[in-house]
Amino acid sequence: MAAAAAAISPVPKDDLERIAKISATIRVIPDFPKPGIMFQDITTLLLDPVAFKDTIDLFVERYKHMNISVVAGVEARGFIFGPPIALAIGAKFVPIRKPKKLPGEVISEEYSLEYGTDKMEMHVGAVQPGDRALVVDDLIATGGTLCAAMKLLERVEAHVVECACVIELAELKGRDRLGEKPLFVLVSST
Ligand SMILES: O=P(O)(O)OC[C@H]1O[C@H](OP(=O)(O)OP(=O)(O)O)[C@H](O)[C@@H]1O
Ligand SMILES: Nc1ncnc2[nH]cnc12
Repeated sequence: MAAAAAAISPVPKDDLERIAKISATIRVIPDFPKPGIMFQDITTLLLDPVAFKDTIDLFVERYKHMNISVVAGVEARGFIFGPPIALAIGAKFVPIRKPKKLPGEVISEEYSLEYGTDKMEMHVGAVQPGDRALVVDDLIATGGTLCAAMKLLERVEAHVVECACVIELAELKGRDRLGEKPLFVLVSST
């Protein structure tokens, strides 16, 4: 059950049409990876080149004039959406990865998930003090992942401008966990 995300200002009709088509391409798999989880599968979105391009375009249209200097993508699915956005807006891309994947010196943050706990790492030196950051992932559930990514960026004195996800699981209230930090999503799902 997915719906176009509500916004404070009216969403242009063309955007709503694109968002509806994007939403329709996302497959929901019950009980994956554990009983009770309704898994939002974006791999079916990727099979539709128009929906995939519209997804990237909607983010690019929002961020191209926000003076973003770094797009930070969260492993693994933030690596799908982050790099094309970074290229289109002229920002560097920085991967935020699961432990022991990055070869250089790292800083790390632990976080809790809808189904488990994990840790994320970022290369020291990839982000500079004063960088204006956009954090990109496919989905926000409890918000733990985005909070940990923001903490990593703020520890190196970057300014996190916004977090951007394709999907929000609104019932889990991850948005509240982000506090004052803005979150932009295309599709809100219950
Ligand atoms: O808002 P949260 O409760 O923190 O959950 C959201 C995170 O969960 C999923 O990743 P997952 O940890 O399953 O890793 P994967 O992308 O490597 O499969 C998703 O892609 C987000 O990164
Ligand atoms: N329900 C869900 N679907 C896809 N990815 C997720 N990450 C956390 N919860 C998820």
